[in-house]
Amino acid sequence: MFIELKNITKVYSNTDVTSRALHDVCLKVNKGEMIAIMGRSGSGKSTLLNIIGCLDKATSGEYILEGMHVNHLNHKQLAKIRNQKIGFIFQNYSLIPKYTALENVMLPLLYRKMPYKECKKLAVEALEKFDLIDARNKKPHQLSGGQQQRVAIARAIVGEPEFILADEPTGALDQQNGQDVMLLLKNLNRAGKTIIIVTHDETIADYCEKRIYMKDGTVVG
Ligand SMILES: Nc1ncnc2c1ncn2[C@@H]1O[C@H](COP(=O)(O)OP(=O)(O)OP(=O)(O)O)[C@@H](O)[C@H]1O
Repeated sequence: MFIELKNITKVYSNTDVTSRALHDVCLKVNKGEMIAIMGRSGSGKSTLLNIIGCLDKATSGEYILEGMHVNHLNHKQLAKIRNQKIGFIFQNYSLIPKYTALENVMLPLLYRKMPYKECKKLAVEALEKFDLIDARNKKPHQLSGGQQQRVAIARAIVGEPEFILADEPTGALDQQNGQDVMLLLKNLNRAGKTIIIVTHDETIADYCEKRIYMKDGTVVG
């Protein structure tokens, strides 16, 4: 098993309110799968994705990633997993505004302390793959939404992660650009990448072979 969640519960405790975002969630993901996590607003999709992505920790339950017990890892170890094993794609692209497309794509590699020249070579190759080479020296605000999301995908895959997590990756795009992004993700999946996508859109989920429905913090189907 590649990813296994056992009875994951997540409680957010603020000063005055406590809210249970996930309750006893169990999930298994095999290598090479492409999965959609679906459900209404507030059902816990992003919370679940954040836990799978090692961006947040569960309050209780077990998360096992390739045999590793993630709950027992410290911040430094989690950061290493995020950098080396996971590619993230967000609805709002999350590119760094002051950096060019090329610099944005180089970042995960620079963070690994890879030599600059090597980072640049790999980033250029990733941009070429997504037809973005002419955009390499532009900053995010000089690019269309579709181009920005393709830069974000290039950044997500440049370090050859083992899986990709996408939170509403087409949420800010028009239909055509949304389809283009989904085809890119589908092709990455066909090439062997495991992909987990949060979406409330059935047409996006149609690209996935498996769907998980969430309601009030639990998996209902
Ligand atoms: N940081 C937080 N502090 C307190 N409560 C939170 C926090 N983040 C999420 N929640 C609560 O947890 C529940 C699940 O939220 P989550 O964002 O995971 O849902 P979602 O299904 O991703 O929703 P959406 O589709 O609107 O993004 C909601 O009730 C939300 O209000």
